[in-house]
This record gives sequence, structure tokens and C-alpha cells, in this order.
Amino acid sequence: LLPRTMSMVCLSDFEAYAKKYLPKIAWDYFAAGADDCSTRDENILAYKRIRFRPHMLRDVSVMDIRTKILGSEISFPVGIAPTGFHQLAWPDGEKSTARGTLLTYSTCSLEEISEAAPGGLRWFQLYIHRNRAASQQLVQRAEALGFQALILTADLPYTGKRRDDVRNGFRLPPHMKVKNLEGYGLPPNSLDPSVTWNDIYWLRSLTRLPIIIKGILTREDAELAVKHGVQGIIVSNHGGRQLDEGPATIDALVEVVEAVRGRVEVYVDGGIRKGSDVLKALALGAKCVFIGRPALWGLAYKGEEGLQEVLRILQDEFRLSMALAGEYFVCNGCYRCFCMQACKIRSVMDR
Ligand SMILES: Cc1cc2nc3c(=O)[nH]c(=O)nc-3n(C[C@H](O)[C@H](O)[C@H](O)COP(=O)(O)O)c2cc1C
Ligand SMILES: CCCCCCC(=O)C(=O)O
Repeated sequence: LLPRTMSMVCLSDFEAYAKKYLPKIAWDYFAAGADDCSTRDENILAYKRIRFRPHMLRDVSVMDIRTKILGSEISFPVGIAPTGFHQLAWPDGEKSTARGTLLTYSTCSLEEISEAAPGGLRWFQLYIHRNRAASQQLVQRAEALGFQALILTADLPYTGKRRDDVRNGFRLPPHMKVKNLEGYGLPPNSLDPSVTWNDIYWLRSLTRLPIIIKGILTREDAELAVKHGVQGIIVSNHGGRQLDEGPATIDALVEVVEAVRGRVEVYVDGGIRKGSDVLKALALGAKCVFIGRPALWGLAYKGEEGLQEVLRILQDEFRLSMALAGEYFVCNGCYRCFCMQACKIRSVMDR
């Protein structure tokens, strides 16, 4: 066991721990952004530019931070984003994160995860492979195992250029496998870069599960997503790991929410490191947010327990920010509740 003498107060403490104790190749893979990492870093900086307009004397003695996503209640509006290869952080891998999203590129199989967390809220993240029959089977396995939604990740026709991964010659250690793809004879780089919007119809023909599209950053694509019948949109730039120099997700969220006009649920991920970031995202119209790297840091710290600690800290910070801003219930992504002022330093939370 690694030393755990640090007292964990905020998510950056978990980051420091993971950086110190993970093997360099794993840390570099988790931390990586594309090219100069400017979008990765901008995801975080953009939150810092947003300021609250807090209101006082609003009786925040009783607070309700529950919300619903696609009809299911969650205890507070934070979920776990799909991130690859959890066994690089903790031996149990995705079994420890099974209450979140599970992905194609996991080091545990769909079946192992279902067994580890029966009955939990679970969505399956899909990459479409050139071998469509394999993708079809994955979708159908996920549906049969009780996953409640499909997330189609749209921003990875090819993997972005992550310099440290190139320098390190990153690949999975021989004892770790992409278990969901075993038996299909697929090389790991068999993703289909010819996927288009029409493939949403193909996916729809395979499953009755709600489809959520992940990786949307513009009003034009948000319109297309609604037109193609998805049930949800995750505003995401893959944690800045794909196209560098694109917008920070919290900035893109505003135009996506405006374009969608409440027709489907909108979520956001990227750069969420504090409870006040969650509040800002909600105030700007997200129904729920997802954390990627912070969940991996929690896993690296203490497996499932470490992840729970990350979530608990984020929940406490979120609750406190809400109370200090004069809010006592979660707005459920109803963007009309908040006045989004078009000033340089955007102010949120004014109703
Ligand atoms: C190590 C790592 C692996 C990832 N793997 C996937 C993946 O397999 N599928 C996917 O849709 N997104 C993947 N993502 C992107 C995350 O789902 C999410 O968009 C991003 O991590 C959010 O940013 P954050 O890390 O700043 O919270 C990955 C991100 C990281 C950091
Ligand atoms: C063949 C591509 C696999 C990438 C899986 C993980 C991922 O999305 C990442 O960002 O890393």
C-alpha cells in the first residue's frame, strides 16, 4: 500500500497524490491534452473567469441538491465521465467506478461491471468500430445487461496527438486487456472515422435505449443532434485531448443550451474541479456535469473509497457554494431561471 498521510481537502490534493504515486506512463496518459494542451488548460481557466451574483437572506437552512437525468434521480448533479483503462489507476479498475458510465475502452468487461454494481444508474459509452457487427453486439450486450442509456462519443474519429504518450510509447501493460473487445479480433485502432450523423439512425435501429451524444461544442451541431433524435447532449472536448484550440466547454455550453431551447437534456464535462464549478455549469443551463480526471485521481488514491471521497468533497463544496450564493434547490437545468448577462465577466445566479 502506498502512503496516504496527506489530508484530502480538495480535488487538487488527489491530483497531487496521483501525480506523486502513479507510474509516470499512467499519470502522463491521464493528464494528457492534445498538442500544447491549451484547450485542456482553458477548460479550467474559463471557470475562473465566471463570477457569481450572490443573493443574501434567502433561508438556506434546508437544501435539496437532488436532480433527475433522463428521468432517474441522482443525489447531486455530478456523474463520472467515461475515461479509459481504469486498471492503470487501481487494480479493480472499472468495477470500482461501476456506478457511473462504462465505456468501450474499459479494462473490465460490461458483464463484470454489471455484476459489481447491480441496479445502479449505468450508461454505456460507445465508439463505433469499422466492424459494425462488433459495435452492434456491444450495444445489444449493454442493453441486455440493463444499462440505461448509450453515450455515443463523436469527437474521436482519430486519437488526438498527446505528446507525452508519443514520447512514452504509451500502450497497455500486457496483463491489461480491453475486455469488451476481446473475441471480436479487433485491433485497438479499429475505430471508424467515416461515422456521420446518419449513423445515429443506424444506432437507433439497434436499440431502444436513449442515445446521448458526447463531444458537441457548437450551436450548429446541437441543432443536428436534436434533429437526429438524440435524448441528450454532453458538451465536451474530451478533456482537451482531441482538437487543441477549440473552446472551453463551459463557454461552449452557453451556445448549445441556447440552441437546444430545452428540447433535450444538456450536460457538460471538462475542467470541473470545485463545487462552485458545478454550480456555474448548472446556472448556465447544464442539467448535470461529469468529472473525468478527478475520478481517476480518486481511484489512484484508494480505489472505490477514494472515488467516493472525491465525490463527497465535491458534493460538500457544491452544497456550500449554493447556500452562499443564496440558492436552496437545484434548478434542474431550466436555463430560463438564470439571467445570463452578456458582459465580459459573465455573471450567473441572478434570477
Ligand atoms: C484518461 C482519459 C481517458 C478518456 N477516455 C475516454 C473514453 O474512452 N471515451 C470517452 O468518451 N471519453 C474519454 N475521455 C474524456 C472524458 O470522458 C471527459 O470528456 C473528460 O475527461 C472531461 O474532462 P476532465 O478530465 O477535465 O474532467 C477520457 C479522458 C481521460 C482524461
Ligand atoms: C483507439 C482509441 C482508444 C481511445 C480510448 C480512450 C480515450 O478516449 C482517450 O481519450 O484516451
